[in-house]
Amino acid sequence: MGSTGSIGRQALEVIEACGMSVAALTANRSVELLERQARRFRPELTVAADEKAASDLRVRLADTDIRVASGQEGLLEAAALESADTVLTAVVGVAGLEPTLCAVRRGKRIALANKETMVCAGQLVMDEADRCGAEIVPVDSEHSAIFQCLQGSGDRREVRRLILTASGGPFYGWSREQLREVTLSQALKHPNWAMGAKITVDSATLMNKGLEFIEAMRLYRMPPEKISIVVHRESIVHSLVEYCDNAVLAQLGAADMRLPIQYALTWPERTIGPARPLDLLHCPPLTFGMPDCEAFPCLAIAMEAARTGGTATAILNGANEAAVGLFLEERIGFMDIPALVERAMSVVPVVQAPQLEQIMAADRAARDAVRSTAR
Ligand SMILES: NC(=O)C1=CN([C@@H]2O[C@H](COP(=O)(O)OP(=O)(O)OC[C@H]3O[C@@H](n4cnc5c(N)ncnc54)[C@H](OP(=O)(O)O)[C@@H]3O)[C@@H](O)[C@H]2O)C=CC1
Ligand SMILES: CC(=O)[C@@H](O)[C@H](O)COP(=O)(O)O
Ligand SMILES: [Mn+2]
Repeated sequence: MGSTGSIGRQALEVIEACGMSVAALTANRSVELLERQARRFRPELTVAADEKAASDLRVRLADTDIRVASGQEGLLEAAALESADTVLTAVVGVAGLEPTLCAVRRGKRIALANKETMVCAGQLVMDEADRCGAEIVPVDSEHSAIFQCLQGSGDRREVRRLILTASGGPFYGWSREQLREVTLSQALKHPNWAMGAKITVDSATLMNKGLEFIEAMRLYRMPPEKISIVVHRESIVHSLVEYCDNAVLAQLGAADMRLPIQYALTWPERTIGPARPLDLLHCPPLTFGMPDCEAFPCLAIAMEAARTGGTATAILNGANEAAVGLFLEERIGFMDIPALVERAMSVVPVVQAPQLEQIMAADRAARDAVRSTAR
């Protein structure tokens, strides 16, 4: 799901290289690429969430036997498809939540890239996964690294701490004053990774690390005090696990998402695939430092939402999606993102132990709060 995006396109490279087959492909509006992917991978179903795009796709694929569906209904149909054993969720944003939950309820393996799902509804998704026997295998590079470092450890009490690495983004070392002048094109230049626009901006504000902090809490059922963040500019050590005997295990690799994507699809096995190898003799020195929460307030705001729990993390995420959307349209400045998120957090009430409807309501209220403040 999200086959036309950065993760989706790389997933199809992995799928082709590993000789796997595709049951369904979904996108929002990118019908030209979706048509090309459908002709190459021959899924039984393609979905364009956007209705007009789906009408166009129906015409484009009229000479094939590939079914075309649309809207939220189509996404849910793809997520539940009988012939699929695994659903790779690479839709961006909270739009991925309901399809992910639907696949979880069908007991599928979820190769989870869509971190916003875990941020908004991680508790609910994990509980449903336990109930329905669904495996959730992370694709996000840090969480995949932790997942790999946890292999062979059956008892979570052995783990003292998860250590998430952060690149620091394009503005590492900048002051708040300098950050006020950041332009969209500067924010879209990640130092190490080529990714979709939304996550690239999140990396620049450090909100990405805040979302990943919450994602790690939910995926590994860890309290916030057992998760640390270190800045690692080189993005070679993808994250680490510290055990109670002081052993620290890390996963290293090139900055290439095809490896975590592949591992989520093949786990517990490893196979030869298209990811670039890591050449230790040509690596830069590996450095580690502290994140600057004063200059990058998004990280502290996200960690506060993590500690509050309930719908606080859905409010955080909804406000951030709305604010990043406005920044991408060049309607607000870079430092308006944390300000708008913080304001939404202060005006939208938090509900504890929420159901899906309450999570979605919190998401809508947070977006409204951002739009009405930014107007
Ligand atoms: N890119 C990366 O390296 C990494 C990404 N992630 C996470 O993976 C997810 C995907 O990121 P990325 O691939 O960068 O994002 P992109 O923006 O590149 O791709 C997003 C995909 O989702 C589809 N989409 C967008 N909106 C909707 C919607 N409302 N309904 C259905 N489909 C929709 C897009 O379709 P269309 O093309 O038609 O717009 C596209 O296929 C995010 O949650 C991100 O945080 C995590 C780690 C690394
Ligand atoms: C590739 C990946 O997983 C991204 O989430 C990446 O980690 C972004 O890097 P930073 O947020 O550390 O800049
Ligand atoms: Mn990541």
